Amino acid sequence: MKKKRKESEASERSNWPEVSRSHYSLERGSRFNKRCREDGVATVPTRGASSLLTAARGLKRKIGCIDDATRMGRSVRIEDDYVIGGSTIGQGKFGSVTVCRARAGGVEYACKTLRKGEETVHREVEIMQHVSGHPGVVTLKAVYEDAECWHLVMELCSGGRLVDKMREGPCSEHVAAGILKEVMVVVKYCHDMGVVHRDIKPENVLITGTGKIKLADFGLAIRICEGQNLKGVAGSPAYVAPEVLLGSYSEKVDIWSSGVLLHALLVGFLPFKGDSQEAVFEEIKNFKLHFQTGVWESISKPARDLVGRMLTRDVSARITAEEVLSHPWILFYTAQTLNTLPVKSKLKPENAVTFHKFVTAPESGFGGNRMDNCFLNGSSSFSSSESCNSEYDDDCEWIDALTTAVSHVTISEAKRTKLWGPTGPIDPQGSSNLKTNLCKAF
Ligand SMILES: Nc1ncnc2c1ncn2[C@@H]1O[C@H](COP(=O)(O)OP(=O)(O)OP(=O)(O)O)[C@@H](O)[C@H]1O
Repeated sequence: MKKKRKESEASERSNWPEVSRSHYSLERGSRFNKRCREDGVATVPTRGASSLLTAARGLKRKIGCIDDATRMGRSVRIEDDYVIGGSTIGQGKFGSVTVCRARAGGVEYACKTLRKGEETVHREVEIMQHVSGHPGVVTLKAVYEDAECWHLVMELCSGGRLVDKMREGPCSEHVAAGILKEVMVVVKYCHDMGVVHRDIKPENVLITGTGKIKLADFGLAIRICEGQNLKGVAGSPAYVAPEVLLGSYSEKVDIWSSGVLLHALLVGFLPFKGDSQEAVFEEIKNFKLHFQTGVWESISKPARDLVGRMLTRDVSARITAEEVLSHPWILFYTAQTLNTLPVKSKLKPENAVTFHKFVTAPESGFGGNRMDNCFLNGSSSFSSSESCNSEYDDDCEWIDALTTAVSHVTISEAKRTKLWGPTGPIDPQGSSNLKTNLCKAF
């Protein structure tokens, strides 16, 4: 399916400047930048710019408009700047990723070498330049070209891939919330920048040497304007959103894929499976997920609620990245978020007090992975979703309760059924069928 990206951007590339094929000097760069500005080509919006880029600001930008430091061209060889040929750390469909070392300074980087002929590299580079700089995105350092290949020099994520950690089994809700939050912060940033990643999956979530999470592989990423419908099937089978299979979609596909990721983080297996790609697609389109029984009984209702809201087939009802970040389950487990996100509630004060007592007194029942023993009675005004309306009506009150509570309390560490840090499982109990169920990219 990745081959689709080749076709889908052929028309876009015809507008691209010839400059991308030859060495791009700084002088030409500034001339080119000027021309880009005169052409009305969009510049990078300031961090936090709200919502998707509008068409008026220009959708497509040309390589070289964004980052003069990123070289495209053949007059400077990668060997001049880097010692290449280090160990192979990844193998993708379009080439390999190896470790290289900067001749100046000796810092190690990841070098993704893409064979020519798969010209999607232009868009990958352009979008990486566009979103580089965010701490949750793998930074693109430089790009080189030789007769056979493109070489993308990126920051090295030496901690491996999230998918490899996930093979150890489901993680605690605390860890899952932390991971999802990190991913969603980047997804929100990409969406704010008018970029849809289209391939969110644990294989593309990398971990740095210090345990930070970085989103990688923008090979399928695409620009989007507000209100625009994207066409062209792209993604990885198990993670692809149903509307992609139906042929018209938006940035919300990243929320669905992240929901699949959250599902796997919490229970250790993917929600949609099958013996063939067609079978998986059939499940994605029609299979009704239930979160009440089996493995889900040990998962808190707030966590189930969030998965349900992310894996909602009705795109307009599916929550946004911003709403995921504001979800009480995320707020509860990621203390830092409390300082940055507004918390609204219509909860009665007495309920908040009750909850407060409960959270700060874990011995009264807040044990294991569960947060649902502390649900309160009372009215709720939380927005509707498939999951909340149909499955958790009785318990929607907890969301308001939790929302208010997290704004008041210092969160005590929940007891975990399993600890799972960035360097691997601390407590290797539990099993996973992820290994057999994870699908490869199309
Ligand atoms: N910056 C990096 N640091 C460390 N490892 C990396 C880095 N970038 C990529 N890798 C490794 O290389 C693998 C392939 O990279 P990437 O996903 O970008 O290539 P791809 O050809 O698009 O792959 P795929 O076919 O899986 O989509 C990753 O799964 C990861 O293991």
